Amino acid sequence: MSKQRILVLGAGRMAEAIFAGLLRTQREYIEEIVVANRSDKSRLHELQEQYGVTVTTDWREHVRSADTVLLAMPPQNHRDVLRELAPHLQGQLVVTVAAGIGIGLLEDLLPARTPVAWVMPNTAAGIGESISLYTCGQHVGPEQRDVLQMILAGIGEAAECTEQQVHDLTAITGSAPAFLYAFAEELEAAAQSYGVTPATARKLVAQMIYGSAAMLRAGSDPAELRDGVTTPGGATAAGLRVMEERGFSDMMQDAVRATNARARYMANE
Ligand SMILES: NC(=O)C1=CN([C@@H]2O[C@H](COP(=O)(O)OP(=O)(O)OC[C@H]3O[C@@H](n4cnc5c(N)ncnc54)[C@H](OP(=O)(O)O)[C@@H]3O)[C@@H](O)[C@H]2O)C=CC1
Ligand SMILES: O=C(O)[C@@H]1CCC=N1
Repeated sequence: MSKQRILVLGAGRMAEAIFAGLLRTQREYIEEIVVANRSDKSRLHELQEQYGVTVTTDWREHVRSADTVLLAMPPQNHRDVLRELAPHLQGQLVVTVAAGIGIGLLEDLLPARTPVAWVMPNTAAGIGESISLYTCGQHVGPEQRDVLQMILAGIGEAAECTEQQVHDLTAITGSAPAFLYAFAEELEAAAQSYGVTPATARKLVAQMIYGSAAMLRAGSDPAELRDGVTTPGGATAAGLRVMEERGFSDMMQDAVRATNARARYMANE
């Protein structure tokens, strides 16, 4: 694969997580990363200083020299940007990470035969630990697949899905880190309420999650793992009972549905 010039449209949290991951693990495949936004020049300056990326508020002049264009900006802005991008493209791979967007919109608004892909990563991309869902358009050939695999491998693990699955699983892999962090915040608050310092509370909760995730990742079934913690007639059962009485299962399923519905809605705004 030739060294890649990647033009990133969007300079927010997800853009940074992705190019930080790439620069950490795939530098040998990267010729240049150009990062663009519309207005926040101090953010661009910060990114340039920290990562040595090229920055611009006028991305149009960088499209022709780019091999891949990565859209990491809000779904609501995609239609306008895709229309503006279209006349500048000459067969470059176009990838979006935006929630709710889908392959259809990319193929409809970009020139015929443009290779496109939709990736749903999460912020752990920045430390090479994302689980990214992805799906490819009909014109993605072996060369573009190699580039996509390089990008995906640079930010963690990946699973190829249908377009419908990326829509349905956005909540599970893209957004659920926020659900987990909300859970962590509550546990840290509880620990601190018993007089533990914030630093200790963080350490206790982070290691508990890390160890639990490691057991899950080793292939154990979550119901069995839960059972292993729940001594019959013991303490954990009392806590789980409160969670169920307060509707934990329904709440989680509703949160997933609301997330996916909002993603679809934003993409059509
Ligand atoms: N954060 C996450 O965990 C995840 C996010 N995503 C997706 O990533 C995308 C970005 O999310 P996130 O990083 O959180 O958002 P942020 O708000 O952090 O960043 C959005 C960025 O897009 C820029 N931007 C907006 N419009 C344009 C435009 N027309 N041209 C160029 N740049 C533009 C903004 O800068 P300015 O206003 O200066 O132009 C800003 O830098 C979204 O589509 C989201 O669905 C996907 C998976 C996970
Ligand atoms: O909150 C959002 O819209 C994005 C999509 C997935 C994670 N963050």
